[in-house]
Amino acid sequence: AKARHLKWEVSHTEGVVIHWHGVRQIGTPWADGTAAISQCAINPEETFTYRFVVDKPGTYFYHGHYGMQRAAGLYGSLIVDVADGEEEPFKYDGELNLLLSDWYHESIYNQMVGLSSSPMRWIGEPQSLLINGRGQFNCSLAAAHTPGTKQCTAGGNRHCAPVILPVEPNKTYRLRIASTTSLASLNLAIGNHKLTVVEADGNYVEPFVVDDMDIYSGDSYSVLLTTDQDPSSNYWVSIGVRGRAPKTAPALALLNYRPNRGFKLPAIAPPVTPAWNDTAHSKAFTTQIKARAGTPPPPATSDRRIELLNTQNKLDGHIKWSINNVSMVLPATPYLGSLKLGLKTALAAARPADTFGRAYDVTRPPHNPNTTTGDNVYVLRHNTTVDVVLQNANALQHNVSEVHPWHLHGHDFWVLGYGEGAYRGDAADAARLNLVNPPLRNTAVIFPYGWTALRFVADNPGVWAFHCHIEPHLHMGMGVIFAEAIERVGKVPKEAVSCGATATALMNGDHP
Ligand SMILES: O=C1O[C@H]([C@@H](O)CO)C(O)=C1O
Repeated sequence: AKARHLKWEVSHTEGVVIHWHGVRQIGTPWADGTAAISQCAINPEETFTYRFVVDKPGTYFYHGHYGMQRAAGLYGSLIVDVADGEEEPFKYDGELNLLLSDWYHESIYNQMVGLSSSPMRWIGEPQSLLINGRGQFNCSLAAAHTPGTKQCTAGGNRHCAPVILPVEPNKTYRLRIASTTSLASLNLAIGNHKLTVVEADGNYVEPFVVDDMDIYSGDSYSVLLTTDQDPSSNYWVSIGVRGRAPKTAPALALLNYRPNRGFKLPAIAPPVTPAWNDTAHSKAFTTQIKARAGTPPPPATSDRRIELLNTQNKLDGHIKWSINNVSMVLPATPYLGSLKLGLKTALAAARPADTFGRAYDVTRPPHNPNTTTGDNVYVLRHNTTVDVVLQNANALQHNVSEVHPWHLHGHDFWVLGYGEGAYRGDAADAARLNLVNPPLRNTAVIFPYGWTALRFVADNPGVWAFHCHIEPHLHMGMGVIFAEAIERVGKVPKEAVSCGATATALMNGDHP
């Protein structure tokens, strides 16, 4: 009862916005749902209507993009079906939907205070992983296979009850899988079953078969699964933590071969997630993803290359994440309105750098850990082709380099390639790029101490966030903004600009 009362209080003092993750918002940048970037927060008793075209079928999700509201549970699946008369390039008999997340017992308000404190108090690892909002805590559904754990009562206890995925034997199912975790990188496997990957982030990929797959926060996939195993048994679906030393037990769901009972516990043990630091396993999966034949290839050359060095740094004793040594802070007045109106207060005098010094040693903690803050706004010209190289590096602690999944708003990008160590931009690096069939995606990971190269065409006027999808890392400044062809943005709905300096402008008759 207390918790419910708290939520009620909060709802009267806090704004909200919803981001439609993976929907490009072509021509509707004000509907992208990013507070301080694309629109004013929707305050209590205000209404904002998100009206946009779902331009492409696929597996997406939606979530809050105000403070850390996503991590508080503000998310859901968003599935766009093919248009009438069109067909998917693969066949299946049924569809199952899995939205993966992680769960903390500490409220996001406490988490945010801790992250912004000096010394910084890190959020730690999640208490549970969730599949469609359900997970286990302090007990295991497969205790028989997990020494030292007590058995959750599968059917009786609501909090422990696994998701049941009903299937008929000898059919093919499309599993739609997306991850909206606050922190955890995940690996998913289904006992005895192979998975054929066919879609990533709303784009078809060349089908390939795996036993397990990595899923980073912000990723979405479709996989095909054929129910060709012993039909007298059910099977475990398991997700476990990758990339960070796990302190969170795997979450389990049940693949229920009908007509077995839904809660009939599988005879075989749940699949075991690869070792958290088996990066080679992750790279083997990720680099197998190629665009399906017929996907438009990238332009052969680019007009601009933006190199973004990812580092953990310090600011007056606070720990931050910085891009080219500048930690992003968001403005009081959202950019879309302030830039469209050309408000002098919208941007600082200096634009962020397109490169970091080649002398930077990515294998060691920053030589000078002191960082500054800034707007990190890159101004892009209409229809130019932009390359982004995301460079990973050592964090503050020796021998630590973390995984970061970067998500771009307003676009898909081609993932041209991955490399180890420092990007040099030389012939050897160029040789690592795939210009033939790179996958189109909206989220791409940087591996520890490595780099990832992306290409996109700036063909969607608007102001778009590009950031690490780990919620606390974004909060700590790990992002940049692309302000793209602002002069071509159409008339912004009043509700999106009725705050801050653009509200003052509106009252004076100046509508962005
Ligand atoms: O941003 C982070 O901070 C902690 C740690 O580096 C400092 O406590 C951690 O694991 C992060 O990912």
